[in-house]
Amino acid sequence: MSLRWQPALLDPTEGGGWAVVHCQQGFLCDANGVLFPREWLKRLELPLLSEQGLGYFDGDQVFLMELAHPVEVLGAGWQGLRQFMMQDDDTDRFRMLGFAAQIGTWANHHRFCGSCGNPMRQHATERAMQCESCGIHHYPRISPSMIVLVTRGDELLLARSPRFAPGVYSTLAGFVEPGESVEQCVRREVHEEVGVSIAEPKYICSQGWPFPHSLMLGFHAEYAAGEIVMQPEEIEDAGWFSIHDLPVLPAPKSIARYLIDLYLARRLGRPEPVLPS
Ligand SMILES: NC(=O)C1=CN([C@@H]2O[C@H](COP(=O)(O)OP(=O)(O)OC[C@H]3O[C@@H](n4cnc5c(N)ncnc54)[C@H](O)[C@@H]3O)[C@@H](O)[C@H]2O)C=CC1
Ligand SMILES: [Mg+2]
Ligand SMILES: [Zn+2]
Repeated sequence: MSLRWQPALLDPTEGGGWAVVHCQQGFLCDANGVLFPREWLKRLELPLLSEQGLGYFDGDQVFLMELAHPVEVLGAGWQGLRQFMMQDDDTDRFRMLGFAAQIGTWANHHRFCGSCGNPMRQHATERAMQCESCGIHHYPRISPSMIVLVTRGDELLLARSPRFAPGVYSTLAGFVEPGESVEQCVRREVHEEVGVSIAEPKYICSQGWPFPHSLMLGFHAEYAAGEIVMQPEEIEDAGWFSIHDLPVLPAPKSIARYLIDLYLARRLGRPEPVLPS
């Protein structure tokens, strides 16, 4: 595994280094990319909400400037995280930006204590926000989510959410609820979204997914019983697709696509794909 990007806790009160600039709309970028000299950025008087030390890219210190709203910077523009994922062959840069987006959103959402309402500040030795008054800690939010490919021999159960790009069908996904195991979540979500029951789900692998803060836990599961009944709102269309006649599939770097490609490879005796890390 490449080590170009290494997360680390850096002290944002120290000067120097590079910075990425993030707000809800994405990252600031120009012809040189997303890393800007930090001291130069400081002279722009940006609407700063939070400054965080992120880690090292190619051995250089990288900080994050989280802004309240996008601003115009001469020669630069704003680009969303998904676009970086689509266009980046540089997976290290995408990993850095995914991390930065999650830290920036978390820092933005934890400026004040949810318990007593007083300001929060960065903890000196941990990646945490701490309340100045009651001392409560908040760590970056990660939401465990399951994703599962349900199969029946040469058929795949794929579905469309109204949020998907036109024509795309994918595996089923959903957030783990408090108190349930991931396996229970797989059974519950499959039943809620398409109404079928499955045999014991088999864990395959995981993927950090910064849209907005999911940890995807990927499974394969064989169909057991039931007819497809779609969940209104969540599922726009669902069906069984032959492995020889598939619809438009999700983006190649997603675990959804990996779970499909892996099943096809095993079924058709082809070399197994590799999930980008
Ligand atoms: N990497 C990949 O290949 C894929 C990743 N995903 C991700 O999986 C996650 C879950 O998939 P969905 O089908 O959207 O989830 P879902 O089936 O649980 O339903 C989404 C709904 O859950 C609610 N929700 C939002 N955030 C939540 C949270 N943190 N905890 C509990 N409920 C929440 C909202 O009402 C939202 O509309 C999403 O983050 C999505 O981006 C989904 C498909 C492919
Ligand atoms: Mg879902
Ligand atoms: Zn407090």
